[in-house]
Formats: sequence, structure tokens, C-alpha cells
Amino acid sequence: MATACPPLSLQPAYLSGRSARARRPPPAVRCSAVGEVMAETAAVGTAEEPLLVSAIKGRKVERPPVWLMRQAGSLFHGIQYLIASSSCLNRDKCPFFESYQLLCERHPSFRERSENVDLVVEISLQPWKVFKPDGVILFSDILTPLPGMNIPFDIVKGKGPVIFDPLRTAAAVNEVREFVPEEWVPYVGQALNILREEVNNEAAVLGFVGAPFTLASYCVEGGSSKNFSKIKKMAFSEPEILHNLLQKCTTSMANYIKYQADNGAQAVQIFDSWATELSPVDFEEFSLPYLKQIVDSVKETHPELPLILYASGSGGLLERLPLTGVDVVSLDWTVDMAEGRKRLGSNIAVQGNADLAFFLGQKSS
Ligand SMILES: Cc1c2[nH]c(c1CCC(=O)O)Cc1[nH]c(c(CCC(=O)O)c1C)Cc1[nH]c(c(CCC(=O)O)c1C)Cc1[nH]c(c(C)c1CCC(=O)O)C2
Repeated sequence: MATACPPLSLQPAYLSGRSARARRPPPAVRCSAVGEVMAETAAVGTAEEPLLVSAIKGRKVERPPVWLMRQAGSLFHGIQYLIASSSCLNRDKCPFFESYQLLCERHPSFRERSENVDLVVEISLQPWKVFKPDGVILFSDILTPLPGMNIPFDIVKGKGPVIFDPLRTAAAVNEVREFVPEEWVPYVGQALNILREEVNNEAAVLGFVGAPFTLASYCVEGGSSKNFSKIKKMAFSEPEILHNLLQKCTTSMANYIKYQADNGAQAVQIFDSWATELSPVDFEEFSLPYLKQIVDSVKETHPELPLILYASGSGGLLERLPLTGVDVVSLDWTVDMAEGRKRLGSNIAVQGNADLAFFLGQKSS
């Protein structure tokens, strides 16, 4: 993997495979066996189409596209190490790290940083300005839509997400509203439009949403969870309440993906980070149908928009993930890439697979 990548991408957070192929290739593209993507037009990373989008669509690409996310916690440390071990030998003097720290001092609230169009644009562009990755991800959070669904929340430093009134009853779930992005998060649309202009197709501008089960887990648990006991209790004792909440999240997130695409997102990643807390049979009841519904709804109106699915530690669910209809599955490092590719089948692109703890190692190794 490393040999085909530029210097800064030795272990990127997300790396779509060279053999990426489209589930629904455009007419000009022909896909063959794994590892041999055939394309009648070999143009890649052009002014019309960023490299990342070309790879997802199964076109022939000159190198794997590389992008990374300023992930909460571990990923952020990963970026620190990337910075420390690459172009910025002194982390404190690195323009990217320094400017984000300054910005956090000036705007200590995560919600402020992520809900102000100028700040969202500035923060989203910071990694782009330093590393020129192939994907530029919107600075936001999967929980950003919650207030628009009548679910107040905050991100508390040192604690993470906090949902002020966790949803534990039928009456509470009945109060959840359908999310109208234009009304509640106009700064997201504005930021995506500006990012498209700034990045000018030299990279793909990426949007994202939380998957219904993962969003519901925050809403029911009240925040992060270790054992997901409250949402599981609801699933196994009052499943109709959970299904009602999952359906509301589904309709809202399908709308939100379309809104992001209409405002410039060139691919959208769906994070079902906690779906793997479910047994496979429970995944089939509480996550898969809703993911499929989102994908079907988006493909109906935006058939060309690539959709990426990530579930952490997804080894036990791998064969089920393509059943959602997404174009790309994002693997984490717990899955062997070759085995993952075999188990996913050849009609889907893969990305990811890097263990960020790599950055804890010595530069020389
Ligand atoms: C800590 C946290 C937050 N929000 C969330 C958490 C995780 C808590 C838990 O483990 O249960 C919830 C969340 N947010 C995101 C996910 C999906 C990714 C995953 O599986 O971790 C999840 C599960 C995406 C994201 N979360 C974020 C992005 C923005 C894109 C980017 O990473 O640059 C995405 C896709 C940004 C984010 N969001 C948050 C922080 C601290 C950051 C990093 C930036 C900062 O420190 O200011 C708050």
C-alpha cells in the first residue's frame, strides 16, 4: 500500500483501494475481476472529476486516493503524529496544528466552531492547505442535525456528546421532528458551496451523516456508551419505540444527504459506528433495513452520488454491509484488506484499513 502512495500517505486514515469499482458504473466504464479495473477513458483527477470520485466509480486511477478525517480523540492524535513525523518536525510550530489550537482557544465551544459558516470553512480547509489530501471533509458532527429534530445536545470537553433529555419513552420519541436542513443548518449548505469553490475539484468535497442506529444510540443512551444497555433494553423490550425513532432518523438523514449533495458534496459517508454492537440478526432488524432505505431514497433522486458506509470493527458484519446498496465500504484495521475484499465481493469499492496507532511508532520504522 505504502509504495503506491505519496510520502504523507503512508498510513492514511482513509485510503480507497486501487481496485475500487462502482456498483453501478457509468456507461463509459467497464469493471472486470478484482484488481483489474478497466476504463475506456483513463483520465483521472481531472478538472471535471477528482481522483477520489474516479476511484469510487471504478475508473482507472494512477494511485490510490488518500484522505483523512480529523477524528475525535484517536484520529486527532493520529494527525498530530502525522504532522510531527512529516512536514512539520516541530508540532508546536506546525501551521495546521497551531492555527486549530488558536481557533479552539478563541472559540472553545465545538458547536460554535461547527455551526458558523466561516469557521466551518476555515477548519475544513486546514488539512487541505497543509497536506493536499484527495478528500476534504466538512467540519461538522453526526449529531449536528439533532436540535433540528427537537433533540437538544452539546459536546462537552473531556466528556463528548451529551443529549440533555435522553429519549426513553414512546412520548419522547413522538416529539422528534423531521429534520429540514435548509431551516436548521443553512451554514452546512453555505460551507459546502464555498468548499467546492475553494477546492476547485483538486480534491473531492465530502459530506457525512450518522446512520439511524448510531444516532439513536446517542439519543437513547444520552451520550457515548460502553455497553449500549439502554438502547438494547429498548430494542428487546419495546422494539416499536425504537423502530419509530429509527424511522424518523432515516427520513431525516436521507433528506440531509440530498441537501449536502445539492450544495456540493461529491460523496457522502454514512457513519454507522455503533452498528457492530448489534448481533448480526439484530443488525438485520435495527440497522440494515434503515440503511437500505436511505440508500434507495438517495439513489432515486441522486443516482450518481457515491455513498460510503463505515461501521467500526465490522468484521462480523462484512457480508451484510453491501446489502445496503452503498458504493464504498470503509474498513477499519481489524479486517484483513484482501479477506475483506473477498468477503465484500468485487462490485463494491473499499477504503480505509489503516491502524492509526502506526503514528505512535518511530519515524525511522
Ligand atoms: C468525541 C465525539 C464528538 N462527536 C462524536 C464523538 C464520539 C464520542 C463517542 O466515542 O461516543 C460522535 C461522532 N462523530 C463522528 C462519529 C463517526 C466516526 C466514528 O466512528 O468515530 C461519531 C461516532 C464523526 C465526526 N466527528 C467530527 C467530524 C468532522 C470531520 C473531521 O474529522 O474533520 C466527523 C466526521 C468532528 C468532531 N466531533 C467531535 C470532536 C471532538 C471532533 C473533532 C474536532 C474537534 O476536536 O474539534 C465531538
